Amino acid sequence: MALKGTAVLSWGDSWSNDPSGFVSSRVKNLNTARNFVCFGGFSGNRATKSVEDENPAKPTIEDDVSRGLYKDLSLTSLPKPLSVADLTVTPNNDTKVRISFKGLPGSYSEEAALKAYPKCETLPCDQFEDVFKAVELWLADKAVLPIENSSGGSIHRNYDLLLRHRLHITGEVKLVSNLCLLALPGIRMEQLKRVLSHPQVLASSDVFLSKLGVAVENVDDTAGAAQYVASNGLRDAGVIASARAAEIYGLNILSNRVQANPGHITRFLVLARDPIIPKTDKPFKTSIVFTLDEGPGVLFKALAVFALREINLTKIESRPQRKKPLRVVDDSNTGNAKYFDYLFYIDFEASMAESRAQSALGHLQEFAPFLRILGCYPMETSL
Ligand SMILES: O=C(O)C(=O)C[C@]1(C(=O)O)C=C[C@@H](O)C=C1
Repeated sequence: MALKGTAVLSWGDSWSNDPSGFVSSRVKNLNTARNFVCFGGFSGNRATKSVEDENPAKPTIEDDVSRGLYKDLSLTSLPKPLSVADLTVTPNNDTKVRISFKGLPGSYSEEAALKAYPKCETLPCDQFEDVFKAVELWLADKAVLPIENSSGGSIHRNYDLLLRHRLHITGEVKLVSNLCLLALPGIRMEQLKRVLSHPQVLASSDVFLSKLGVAVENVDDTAGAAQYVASNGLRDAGVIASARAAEIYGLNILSNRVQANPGHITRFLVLARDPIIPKTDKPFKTSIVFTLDEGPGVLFKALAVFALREINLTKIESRPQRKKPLRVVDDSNTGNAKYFDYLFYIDFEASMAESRAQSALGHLQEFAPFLRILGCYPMETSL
C-alpha cells in the first residue's frame, strides 16, 4: 500500500509536529471520509501507520486518484484554511524566533531570552524603549524585558513602557542569575581596586564586595561592563556579570555565585505583537492596568473583585499618571484638594478563559474609569 510519504493534509506541515494527536486522528478518518481533501508529501509516521494498519483492504487515495476521483482538483495550490490549531500553536523551541533584549550579548536579559527559547536569535538593543520598538517594527518577533528582581523590586521604567506601547505579554521567565566576578586573564582578586556592574547586581553582591574591599561603579548593563573592561585592558577593574559574558569578552571567572543568599532572581516578561489565546490546561496568569476614582476604600473595592472570586493576586504596583499627575477634587468641607493620580498594575492567577476572571474584570470595569488587559500567559512554575 503506497500511501507512505505521499499524502499530506492541505492544512499545513505544522501538523506533523502536532503533540495533541489531532493530526493522526484526522488522518485516521481519511478512508472513511472520502470528501476529505488531501495530497502532497506527508511524512508523519504516526499518521501513515494508522491509515495503513487500520484499513489495509480499503482503496488508498492513490487508487482513488488513478480511478479519476480527484483528477480535476489542483489541491496543492489551494489556500490553507485557518483552524483553531493554527491559532493556538505555541512556538516550539526549534523555531528561530528573533528576540529583542536590552544590553549587549552576554547580559542576563539575553540569558532569559535563551532560557525561554533555547534556539532563538537574539537582538541586542540599546534602551528598553528600543526593545519594544524592535518588535513593533517587525525587526524582532518578541521582546524579553526585566520587570522585577529580588534585590531592587519593580523596574518602574518598564511598567510605564508597557502602558505606552501596545505589545502584549505572552509569557514570563524567572531567572536565577549566577553572578560571577570577572577580570582580565592573569589578574588575581587581590589586584582589583574597583568592580563594575548593574546597580541591582552590585546590591545583590554587597556582602562579597565589602569583604573584597573594592570601590563599586554602577553601569547600565553587566555585559557592557565586561566589554568595557576587556576592550580597555583595565587591570585594576573587575566586573560582575554572567559566565557567558566572560566567554564572549575573553575574561576569566575569579568567583562564581557571589550573590548573597537566597540569590538574585529576576522575573522577565515575554512580549509580542499579538496576544496568545488564554487556556485552562495549565496555570495562567493575567496582567492588567487600571485607574480608580478618588474616594475612601476604592482600592479596597477593586481588590475585593478578586478576593470574592478566590483569585490570588501575585503582584500589585502603582505608578503615577505622567500625563495627568494631579487630580483636583472639589470638596465642600475642605475646598479644592489636589491628589496624585495613580495607575494600578495587578497580576492575578487566573486565565481569561475562566468565567471567574471574566466576571472579576467585568465587575472592576463597572467602577474603574480605565482598564486594560496587558496579557494572559502561562505562569512560570519551575521556580
Ligand atoms: O545588565 C544585565 O545583564 C541585564 O540583563 C539588565 C538587568 C536589568 O536591567 O535589570 C536585568 C536583570 C538583572 O536583574 C540585572 C540587570
